[in-house]
Amino acid sequence: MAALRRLLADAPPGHHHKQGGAPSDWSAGYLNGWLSQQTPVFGLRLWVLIGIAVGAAIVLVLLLIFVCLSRRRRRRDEVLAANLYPADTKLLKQHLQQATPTKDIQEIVRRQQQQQPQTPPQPAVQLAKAEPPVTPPQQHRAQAPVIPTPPARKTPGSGMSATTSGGSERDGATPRSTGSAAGAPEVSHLGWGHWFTLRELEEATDGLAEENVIGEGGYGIVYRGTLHNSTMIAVKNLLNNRGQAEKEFKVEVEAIGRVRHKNLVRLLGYCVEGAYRMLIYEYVDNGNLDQWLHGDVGEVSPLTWDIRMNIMLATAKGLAYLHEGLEPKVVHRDIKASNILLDQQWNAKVSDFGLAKLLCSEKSYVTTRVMGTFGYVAPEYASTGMLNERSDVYSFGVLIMEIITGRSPVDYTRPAGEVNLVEWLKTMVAERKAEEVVDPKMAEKPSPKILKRALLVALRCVDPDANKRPKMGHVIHMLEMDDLLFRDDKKAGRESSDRYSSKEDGSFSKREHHRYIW
Ligand SMILES: Nc1ncnc2c1ncn2[C@@H]1O[C@H](COP(=O)(O)OP(=O)(O)OP(=O)(O)O)[C@@H](O)[C@H]1O
Repeated sequence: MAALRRLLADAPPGHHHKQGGAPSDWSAGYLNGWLSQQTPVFGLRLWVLIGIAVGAAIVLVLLLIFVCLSRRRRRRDEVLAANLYPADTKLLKQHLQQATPTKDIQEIVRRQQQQQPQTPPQPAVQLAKAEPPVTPPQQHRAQAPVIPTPPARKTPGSGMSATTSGGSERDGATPRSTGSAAGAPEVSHLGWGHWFTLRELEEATDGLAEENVIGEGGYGIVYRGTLHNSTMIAVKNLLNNRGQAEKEFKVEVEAIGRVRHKNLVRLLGYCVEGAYRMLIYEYVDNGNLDQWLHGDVGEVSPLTWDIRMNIMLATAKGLAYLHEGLEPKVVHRDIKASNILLDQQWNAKVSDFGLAKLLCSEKSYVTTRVMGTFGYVAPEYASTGMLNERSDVYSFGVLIMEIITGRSPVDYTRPAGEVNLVEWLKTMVAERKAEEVVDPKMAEKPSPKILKRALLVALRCVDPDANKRPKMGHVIHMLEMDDLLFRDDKKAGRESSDRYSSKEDGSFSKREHHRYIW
């Protein structure tokens, strides 16, 4: 700047008042000469210096704008989190304040944004009992995965197979072999299930074709497929496997694969090839509970009380098995309606168990899965991240409420006092309006007594004090009693006449109010 000032001072005084001739030519020539003169700054010409100064000023202004914008965005995210779920705020804040916010955290916020009224969940499918409601939910579709050319052959000892086409499910009893005679396919086996090759799965799903997409969740895209032996399968192509080591992946998958229960979706096998990590499940052919509760089913839901009770019981049994029938026990972490799959006979099976552990083995890895799903997460888990099977019981309580009412756990399209299902239901029960909470799409309502008992189970499950929540075994017992009552009622033919009689009005005793509502 000092050099500039000196140059300006050096300008000849007469140039402002040049008379006669062509003054503009003269000034242009003069300006040219003046700008072209050398400065003491590295011998640069004056116009170069001015250019650099202007450029630097522009960069500075842009930088300031960028800083302002990112501050505003961070602030907005925090406000959003606070509005959506106060209990999650602390956790979210920590994440948002990390120096390099990860994609997962952006995903959490994106998901929570999706819960807002501006983007109400679309009915996933047109439902008809005969036809599986399997159209992929459009709002969840992300980029289709790029299918890399399968590696021609695996390196010996890498544990990967490179079979020729047409391989079918293999017997899982034999130990894995990694070597093979020339020309023969390498075959790998595990004790519990099957190792599928990428080629097998591509054939089963027509090359992971778009029309075979059943749906998409936080873990990846799910495809319907048919094996050579006509077995229907569901193939979950895991996204973000985070470069999880092959061995670690297998150990975890094996653990999940050994779990067998009629109310848990069976894991048939997996595929590990190159960057691919896929899980192959039994195909459950009638969509998921979320679709049947919140999809477009018309005026009357096909889900009768009987069916709903069975779904509650089946889910409870699947969960009880994970919690109480296995050593070490498995905490599902993401019990919700879309993880309850249904078959044509309305048998319910819990899916996605164990996946949280499988995909979140790095401690620092925070996903929607660790967070659970908005609306279903137990308060203590949301606020401290501490997790045990009681958090599943809480989510199960929310699920029962959803099944009884047909309402989503969080629904921003509803009036203020009804947005949060748990809070609304507590209020309704406290105001002795329990019978008004039943899903209006249920043609035949349960009797007040039966309804009251089911609600009691739900309320006990969502007890803010985790230690007071019942164990799943106990929940089964309570639900079975309820189911028995319902069947007795039906037999006696009383259910239609005295459904909402004054004596059995679904109200709670004072003690129950105190215990479960407040
Ligand atoms: N074994 C299966 N048989 C039939 N359909 C399945 C099977 N597994 C998953 N699906 C369907 O695929 C869809 C996506 O499932 P996925 O479990 O990946 O996601 P989600 O449960 O919808 O969401 P999230 O990622 O939060 O768990 C669901 O709509 C589910 O109905």
